[in-house]
Amino acid sequence: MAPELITIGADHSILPAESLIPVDRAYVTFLAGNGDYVKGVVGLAKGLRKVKAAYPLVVAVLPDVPLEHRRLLEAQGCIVREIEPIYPPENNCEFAHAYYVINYSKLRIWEFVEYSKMIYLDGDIQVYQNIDHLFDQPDGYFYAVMDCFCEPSWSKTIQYKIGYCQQCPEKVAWPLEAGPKPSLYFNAGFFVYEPSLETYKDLIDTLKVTTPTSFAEQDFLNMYFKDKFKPLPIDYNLVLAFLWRHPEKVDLNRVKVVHYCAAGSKPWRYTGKEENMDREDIKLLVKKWWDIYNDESLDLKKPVHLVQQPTEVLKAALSEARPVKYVAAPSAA
Ligand SMILES: O=c1ccn([C@@H]2O[C@H](COP(=O)(O)OP(=O)(O)O[C@H]3O[C@H](CO)[C@H](O)[C@H](O)[C@H]3O)[C@@H](O)[C@H]2O)c(=O)[nH]1
Ligand SMILES: O[C@H]1[C@H](O)[C@@H](O)[C@H](O)[C@@H](O)[C@H]1O
Repeated sequence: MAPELITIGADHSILPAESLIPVDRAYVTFLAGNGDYVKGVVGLAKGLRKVKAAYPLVVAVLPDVPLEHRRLLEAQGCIVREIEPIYPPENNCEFAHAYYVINYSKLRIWEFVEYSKMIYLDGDIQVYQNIDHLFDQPDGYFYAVMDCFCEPSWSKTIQYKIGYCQQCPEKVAWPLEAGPKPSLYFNAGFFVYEPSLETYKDLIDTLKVTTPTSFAEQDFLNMYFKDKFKPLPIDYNLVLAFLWRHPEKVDLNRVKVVHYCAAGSKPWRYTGKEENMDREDIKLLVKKWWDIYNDESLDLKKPVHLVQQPTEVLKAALSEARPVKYVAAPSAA
């Protein structure tokens, strides 16, 4: 039998017992095209490393992601997995942004069944505090953060037109004449889920008979998981519009995950000229993102792999470790 590969730290020390981590958990993001979103994913990989995330970052890439971008991500420790695109049924839907159509391909991540639980993050997200504990939430639910309907990207919805937002339902009550109050709605840039081929198949079967709507797979996932959705606090996916739409809800010191999704807020494209972008809090968050992206000490340092039998000391340490599905591994990404 081939000897086990034992991973030790870059400084040649054996990793402590608590670094024995489940191999069936991972973070996952999505990358399409040959544009600059790859910077977002590199930043995310480094951010996860900075907060000492225990699990790797898988990047689900569409076939149009160039080889050099894939190499760049692998050099940062990402696990690059090519996926085939998924398209919604033909129809004339006007998406909030035309490119949202590619986001249906995200559904492929339910096929990653070598993992029992994953945390999905958009490439324009940064993680500022460790969130590994979310993997320990009870199974069987879909964890995400409630969205806000106050931005112009929602302008075609009844919510926006009447000024109703689920983040402040006390301001404008849902009008009885508008029918039943809509279910809670999450932003699909961040969620905790369990890959499953059965769920994947059902998602695809359901997609085939579902008319696309303006927020593409986000609307679809909201419909599909409405009964399993468990809202997380906004600190786990600070959609930037919260800063000016619901400032009373934001405490930047507590925020663990920032989602640079507002128009003009992507750090690698930031000019400060777009609406709501010339704010001190946004500038600070953009700077925080760049500080991580530019920090060379966060680049992956390759761990050394020993191809030999474990020493007696190591055997003793391993025998105390949790037995199944656990291996020593470097930290995130
Ligand atoms: O050219 C692109 C465009 C998008 N993406 C990936 O797709 C994600 C979503 O795109 P945006 O970040 O531009 O979109 P928003 O944040 O405005 O999108 C929100 O609405 C979308 C509706 O499709 C998705 O649900 C998305 O997860 C949710 O945060 C990106 O983060 C990135 O991971 C790419 O890789 N390349
Ligand atoms: O601009 C963003 C984006 O369009 C997201 O898809 C939406 O969920 C957010 O609410 C919005 O602020």
